[in-house]
Amino acid sequence: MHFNPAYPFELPLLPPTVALDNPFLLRTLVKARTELGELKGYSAAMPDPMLLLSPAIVREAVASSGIENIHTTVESALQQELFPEAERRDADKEVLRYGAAIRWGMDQLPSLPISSRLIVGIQQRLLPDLSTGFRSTPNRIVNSLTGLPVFTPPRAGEIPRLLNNWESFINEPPEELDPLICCAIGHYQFEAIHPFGDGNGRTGRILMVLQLVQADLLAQPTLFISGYINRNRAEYYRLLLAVSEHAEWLPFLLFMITGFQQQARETKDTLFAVMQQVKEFKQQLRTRQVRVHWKWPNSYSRIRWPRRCKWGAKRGFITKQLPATWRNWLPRGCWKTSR
Ligand SMILES: Nc1ncnc2c1ncn2[C@@H]1O[C@H](COP(=O)(O)OP(=O)(O)OP(=O)(O)O)[C@@H](O)[C@H]1O
Repeated sequence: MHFNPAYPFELPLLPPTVALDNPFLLRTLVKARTELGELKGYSAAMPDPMLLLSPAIVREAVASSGIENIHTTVESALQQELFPEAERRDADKEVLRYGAAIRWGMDQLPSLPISSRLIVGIQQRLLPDLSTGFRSTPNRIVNSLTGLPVFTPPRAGEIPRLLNNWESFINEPPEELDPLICCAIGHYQFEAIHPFGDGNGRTGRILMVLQLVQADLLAQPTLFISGYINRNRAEYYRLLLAVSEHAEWLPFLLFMITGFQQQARETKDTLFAVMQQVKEFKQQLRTRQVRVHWKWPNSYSRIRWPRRCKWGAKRGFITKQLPATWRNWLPRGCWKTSR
């Protein structure tokens, strides 16, 4: 099959033929499974597994949206979460939609397997103003510098057949394939099908994390995979293309599985650091004076306030104790000094 970047790609159906006995791939796979196992165990050992979900998802959302040139910071997105959607900055709106889409997908998983309905639902939540379901027109990935086509996804008429095949592969994978390999193969295939006019990258990254939850490799959708893709974007694009052009699966699989491993470790370290901070913060709240905006605990980390916590005289603020150093750490506008 001859690859031409300007013509709709004749995408082969799954599963692909991949040599799985590569020792380097097997070693990377073992490392990734170990890190993910530790992350899952660590999340399960947390007193409230939802406690850290909010910041972890916002962080993933900021990185994923950064790939699409939507730039904001974790701090800004968290602050903007306090405002109604209509009043949010555009970049923060996009990021918070990413968070909402991943949470929505997670809520659906017990009753809805990874399927066309789930994909469309996620994309609708990412792009509520643009979403019209699967594309009915051609799409093209172009080089942003030269304007030349890099890859032309399959014809729109092929999408239902290709997605049916993709769905069967994801939900009934061949027994000999490790779930992480399935997840990486599924990600390539989804991006190559490119079923939407826009938002294919973001939807695909959410699907990867949900797939790891569905395969029971993650307890919560906390893997920060967009951070890795963002850091290695050029390599990621090059390897996606190499699969289409030359069926070069091995480098792509190694790249993705290394990403799962690195990000599992990073997420675990971050969760640990945040848990430490929460512990110290709670301790400080018990002993010092400051008034914290009442919405802060919910949006930032879902901290449960100690029972003895007293509401301040002014409605909407909690009068409790907070050291000056914490003010640098908190988003601006989320705290007030006590009188
Ligand atoms: N050669 C390629 N073959 C298949 N998929 C590709 C190729 N190059 C890039 N992609 C995928 O296309 C995505 C971009 O598609 P699209 O613009 O629809 O998504 P997005 O969510 O709007 O953007 P982004 O992924 O940049 O945030 C990339 O993230 C990548 O996953």
